[in-house]
Amino acid sequence: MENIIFIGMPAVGKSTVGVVVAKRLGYQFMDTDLLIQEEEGNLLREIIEEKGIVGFLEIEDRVNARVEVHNTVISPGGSVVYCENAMKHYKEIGTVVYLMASYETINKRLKSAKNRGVVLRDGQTLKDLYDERVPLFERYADLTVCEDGLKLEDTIDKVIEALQSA
Ligand SMILES: Nc1ncnc2c1ncn2[C@@H]1O[C@H](COP(=O)(O)OP(=O)(O)OP(=O)(O)O)[C@@H](O)[C@H]1O
Ligand SMILES: O=C(O)C1=C[C@@H](O)[C@@H](O)[C@H](O)C1
Ligand SMILES: [Mg+2]
Repeated sequence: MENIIFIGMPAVGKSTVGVVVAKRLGYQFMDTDLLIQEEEGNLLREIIEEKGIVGFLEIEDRVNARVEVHNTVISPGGSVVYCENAMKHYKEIGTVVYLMASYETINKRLKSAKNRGVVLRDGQTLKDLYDERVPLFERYADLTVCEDGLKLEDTIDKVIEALQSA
């Protein structure tokens, strides 16, 4: 396995699960949200406030499409599936894992979507966002792991099993 790239809704656990999966496999870990913040010198929600959604997605696409790593678990932000160049690149450099959870699970976890810096257009509800993104996650996924009803540790085990039997 060259690299493992997690996609999925915000708060599904791409970063939390990703770092532990990396540790268990002896891989490096990269959270590209942190790369974006470092390059821009601002928090994600500040970038979205200042540059708007289109501006943020341009930055997200550029930063993710430039990632050159080996044996690394990569956890991008949930909105990376809107970034065509980035997703084309990720399909070339690794296995894309869709970490899936029901709308109800995501809704419970995302207490304040705006503070977290979610790419939510004016008037768009979290349910609208969920329904818009699911087909994109399904289009790009090499593997799908459903975490509904699982504890964090069980989700991590399930991801590793899915990767090993792929
Ligand atoms: N079964 C589970 N699997 C994954 N995360 C869980 C689970 N149960 C609870 N959590 C919690 O859900 C949160 C997931 O947040 P995390 O920042 O990892 O999401 P993310 O997918 O990286 O989001 P973003 O797209 O905003 O980067 C954490 O607080 C984690 O502890
Ligand atoms: O799912 C989203 O819309 C986002 C999630 C964050 O991780 C960031 O990537 C960004 O703030 C957008
Ligand atoms: Mg994350």
